[in-house]
Amino acid sequence: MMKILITRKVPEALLKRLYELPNVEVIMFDKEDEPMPREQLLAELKTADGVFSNLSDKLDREALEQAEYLKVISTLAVGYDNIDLEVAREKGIKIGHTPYVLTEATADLTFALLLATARNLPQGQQMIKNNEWSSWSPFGLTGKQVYGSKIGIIGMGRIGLSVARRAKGFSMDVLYHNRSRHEEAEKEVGAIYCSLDELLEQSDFVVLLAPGSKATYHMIGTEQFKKMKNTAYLINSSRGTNVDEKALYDALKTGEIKGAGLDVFEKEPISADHPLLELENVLAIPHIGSASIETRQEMVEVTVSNLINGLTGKELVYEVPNQ
Ligand SMILES: NC(=O)C1=CN([C@@H]2O[C@H](COP(=O)(O)OP(=O)(O)OC[C@H]3O[C@@H](n4cnc5c(N)ncnc54)[C@H](OP(=O)(O)O)[C@@H]3O)[C@@H](O)[C@H]2O)C=CC1
Ligand SMILES: O=CC(=O)O
Repeated sequence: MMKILITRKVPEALLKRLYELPNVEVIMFDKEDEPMPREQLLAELKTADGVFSNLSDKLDREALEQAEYLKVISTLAVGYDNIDLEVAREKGIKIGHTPYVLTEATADLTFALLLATARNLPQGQQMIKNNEWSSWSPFGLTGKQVYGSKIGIIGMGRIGLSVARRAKGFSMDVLYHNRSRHEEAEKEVGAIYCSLDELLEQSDFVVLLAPGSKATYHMIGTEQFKKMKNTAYLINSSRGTNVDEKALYDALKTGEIKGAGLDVFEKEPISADHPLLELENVLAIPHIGSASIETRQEMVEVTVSNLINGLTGKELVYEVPNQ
């Protein structure tokens, strides 16, 4: 008998292929809106052969070392910074993730965040709800014009390129920074490769789409905010840990940068009394980059396939690259 652990409630209709596997016991956590408590996760992992995981499970050394039978971790996400890859490799545990299927939904959300931040949409809604809209005003709630401006994408990968395509539709100049050149982006949307400093100095919108990792931890901090234009915006839909939030707060408070649109935070969920949320020039949303119904369904499909393939000794549909 094999045991599959699903650490968050997912509609059973989408899991049919798992329930139909012979000699398999499926244990699913019964809550959709909260993570499986750590103690329970550790206890269940001890006897699990496969885990259908998600971003809020910390699959660190402590969790994985005692997972004696674990053959595959299949995570409902493209990012895998919550998983200790080194231990997984040591123990021969395969890791599956969900790239491609979430690219367009996340690019849509990133661009929506950019537009809403630049054009003060939350402030407009609040004004109406507070009954404070007295009349049309020549310069009331004016924001930065997106059309024709300059976007700088840090992390020109799958989602980065999809954001760049949207930016082209708005006649934006596209700069980007990666560790390596992305020739397809250069050819297709005329993206210009820059050093990080050049990108920060020139962009009207700095958009973060690099993965969370040791290399990207706090890659945007005090020094980087100083390099940005005072009129520029930071849009982060990658990982909260890529930005030093204390430095971001100071940069927003002192006018070093104009505003920020954030889908991700150093600690999630961000607490309602976090200083960043007191600032007028911050638009914060709760990590919903890939949250369209269609995309989440496809992500579950891929997560199930990765899990089944891992348990039956086949190649995963999308295996996390060897880092
Ligand atoms: N908000 C949300 O809900 C979602 C967030 N995400 C986040 O978006 C990230 C990107 O996803 P996706 O586009 O599919 O991933 P990709 O791997 O396709 O793209 C990531 C890009 O980041 C670049 N990169 C990696 N490390 C660095 C570094 N140290 N400095 C600069 N650039 C770097 C890579 O280029 P190179 O290797 O050349 O440096 C690569 O082009 C995910 O890892 C995840 O964290 C994804 C989906 C939803
Ligand atoms: O943040 C979401 C992901 O898929 O990674």
